[in-house]
Amino acid sequence: MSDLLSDDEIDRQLPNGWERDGEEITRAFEFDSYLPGVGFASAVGGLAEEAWHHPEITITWGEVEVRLTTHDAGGITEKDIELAGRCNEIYE
Ligand SMILES: C[C@H](O)[C@H](O)[C@H]1CNC2=NC(N)=NC(=O)C2=N1
Repeated sequence: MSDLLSDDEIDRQLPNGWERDGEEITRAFEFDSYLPGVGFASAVGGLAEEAWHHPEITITWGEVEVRLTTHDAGGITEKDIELAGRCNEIYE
């Protein structure tokens, strides 16, 4: 099981654009319309399956919110940080 990160480790390791929200990290990815967001969410789903680590994804018009926590550990771990970084890679 992954170890929980300390507050300092989380603050230092948060990827660009991500914020801490309690025991989760989150980022709202912006798009020009709805379907690009749907495509992005699908790609995040593929990353999640590859990592076997699954975010909460909320799709609205022009925005996809991704929220990550490690349920098995009850908080934020390296798995969350790593997947957040990979989400950034496919967005930028
Ligand atoms: C049973 C299955 O292996 C677990 O639920 C995996 C799958 N995906 C997961 N996703 C997330 N975000 N946290 C987990 O602890 C987790 N564990």
